[in-house]
Amino acid sequence: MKTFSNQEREVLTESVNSKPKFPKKVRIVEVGPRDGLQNEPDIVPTSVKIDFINRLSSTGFRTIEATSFVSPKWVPQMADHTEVLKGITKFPDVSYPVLVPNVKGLEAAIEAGAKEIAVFGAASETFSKKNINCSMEESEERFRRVAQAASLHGIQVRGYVSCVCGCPYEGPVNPQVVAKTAASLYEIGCYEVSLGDTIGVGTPGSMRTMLEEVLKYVPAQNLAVHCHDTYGQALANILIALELGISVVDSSVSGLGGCPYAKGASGNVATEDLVYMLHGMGIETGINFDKLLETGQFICNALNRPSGSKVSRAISKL
Ligand SMILES: CC(C)(COP(=O)([O-])OP(=O)([O-])OC[C@H]1O[C@@H](n2cnc3c(N)ncnc32)[C@H](O)[C@@H]1OP(=O)([O-])[O-])[C@@H](O)C(=O)NCCC(=O)NCCSC(=O)C[C@@](C)(O)CC(=O)[O-]
Repeated sequence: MKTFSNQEREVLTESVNSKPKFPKKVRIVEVGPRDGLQNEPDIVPTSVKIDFINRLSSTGFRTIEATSFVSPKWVPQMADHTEVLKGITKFPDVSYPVLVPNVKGLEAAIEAGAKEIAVFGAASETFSKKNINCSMEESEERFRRVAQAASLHGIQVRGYVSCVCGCPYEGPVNPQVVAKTAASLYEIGCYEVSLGDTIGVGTPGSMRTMLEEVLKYVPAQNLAVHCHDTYGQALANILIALELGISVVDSSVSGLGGCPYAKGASGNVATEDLVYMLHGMGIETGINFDKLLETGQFICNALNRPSGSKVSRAISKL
């Protein structure tokens, strides 16, 4: 197979960089240990999760979503949250946010040493009910209480909006509802709101329309995108977000994952594919690409499955 020489790559990079629309740096939020593993049918040993996160920490990520403090009855795979968070080696320049659905989850996360949490709402009533067993309005109130309590402990709060391009139960989602949900999370104190295309149905067209609506209420520097790649649109949609000034992107090593309450949703965009695209465009990520590939291989071996990253598969055949 033909690979590009450095000189050829530079030519490609130059032509892309001549358009000044893209950010020079992107921060990648690695969600593999949480979003990637939460849907695994067999319980992944805690020691594997810890090893996975430690390897990710040494690849250059600044944010690694480590686990969820949710009900073990709802998501058994995350039941070892405390052991995972206490067991990992905390790199001083890396943040390890954990998902928290309510004050009970917050208390357990604080007890386990969390310094950053993420609350997670949705732009769809049915999804909200199925995922966190409350209405969108109730979740707003719940998250406000969580954010207030978190700030008293000096804990940073990130927010998610699910179903920003479509809902597995309700179909198309109104961008104004997405904007209102994102604005509410921003207003209660989320320093960053991650917009989740939970079932990966968005296209560059619907992504742009939705983002332009959200940007009326939340500044680009406080937004992230979280694109599942179910329909193969994730990288194209991410490019739209970058063009609109968003410079934080969630992804999952080897494209692991899915949401237990979004049947058929495949994993997030593979981090390897995202980094390949960004580096190819001359955009800095701080990620060591070789270590990233090794870490992807490590977790795929542990789960006994092929990588969901096209880039990783292509390189392994060279
Ligand atoms: C929110 C709840 C807990 C409500 O669940 P509930 O049943 O309504 O909760 P409850 O308050 O009525 O309590 C029921 C039981 O759960 C316990 N409980 C209550 N809270 C907790 C907690 N924090 N941790 C541990 N246990 C908890 C509580 O103590 C009680 O225990 P019991 O008395 O029966 O023994 C439940 O619905 C839940 O855990 N949901 C989580 C679902 C989840 O994790 N989904 C996947 C993540 S979201 C996602 O993947 C999307 C995202 C973020 O990636 C973005 C995207 O792609 O769109």
